[in-house]
Amino acid sequence: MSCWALIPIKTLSLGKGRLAGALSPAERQRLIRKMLDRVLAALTASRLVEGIAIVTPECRALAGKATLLPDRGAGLNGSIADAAQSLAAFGATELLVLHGDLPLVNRVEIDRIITLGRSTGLALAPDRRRQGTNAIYLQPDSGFEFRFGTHSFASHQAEAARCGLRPTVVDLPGLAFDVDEAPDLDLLGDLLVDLREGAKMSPQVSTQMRTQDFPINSRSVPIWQPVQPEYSLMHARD
Ligand SMILES: Nc1nc2c(ncn2[C@@H]2O[C@H](COP(=O)(O)OP(=O)(O)OP(=O)(O)O)[C@@H](O)[C@H]2O)c(=O)[nH]1
Ligand SMILES: O=C(O)[C@H](O)COP(=O)(O)O
Repeated sequence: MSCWALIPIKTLSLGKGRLAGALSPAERQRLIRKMLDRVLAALTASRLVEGIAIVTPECRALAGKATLLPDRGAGLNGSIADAAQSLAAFGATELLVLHGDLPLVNRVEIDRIITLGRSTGLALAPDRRRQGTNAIYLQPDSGFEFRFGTHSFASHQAEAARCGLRPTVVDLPGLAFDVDEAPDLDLLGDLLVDLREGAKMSPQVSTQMRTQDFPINSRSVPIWQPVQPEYSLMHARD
């Protein structure tokens, strides 16, 4: 078994456009980089991830962060599919495709989705509204095609059925918490202080982040309801 993680990142200046009303262009780019660094740290700490790749048109700006695969302009799904093919040719027998905007994800969750994915051949981690898909574990020879975009969680479930796969649905707080819109920033609480330019994290948050091991016991994590408006950082740390 050789599991590679794959993260798609689009042109940085175009990223997080939905946050344009809340953050300046410089803040948005800093946010993207900071969140990506957190995802990379979790993947690096994983015991099951063998390699980490980023498919992106920003090979120069992201140099040194991971194995960089050039985005040839095929769009989100096309770029991921191209990169998945390259990684399979390179020897990857398993892939964990995940987004770079999951600032609370940690090693325990990464290892958990891989382990669960291995049991059925496919695992889907929806966002906390169960509309989008934040991470997919798959085996590249399964024929599964990526359907990221609007309501992709439903689309990926349909795609799984087409391939004769019964996916494990993984509801874990860090995997479910992506940052797309201004209210998501409010939920970041103290962490946002670090993500915004020129500020420091509070020592409490900083310590927790450094450990990369939030006290989340995968056996006791809550099974989330379709919508969790009361979601909070504190909830994620329970
Ligand atoms: N390599 C690559 N990554 C992409 C592409 N489109 C989107 N992404 C990445 O996929 C993830 C989800 O994409 P989006 O929701 O379109 O972008 P976003 O930056 O998260 O947010 P918005 O700009 O507000 O839509 C982000 O991490 C993007 O950087 C693409 O064409 N190529
Ligand atoms: O399929 C999805 O969930 C989206 O393409 C992911 O992007 P978003 O969570 O940044 O909207």
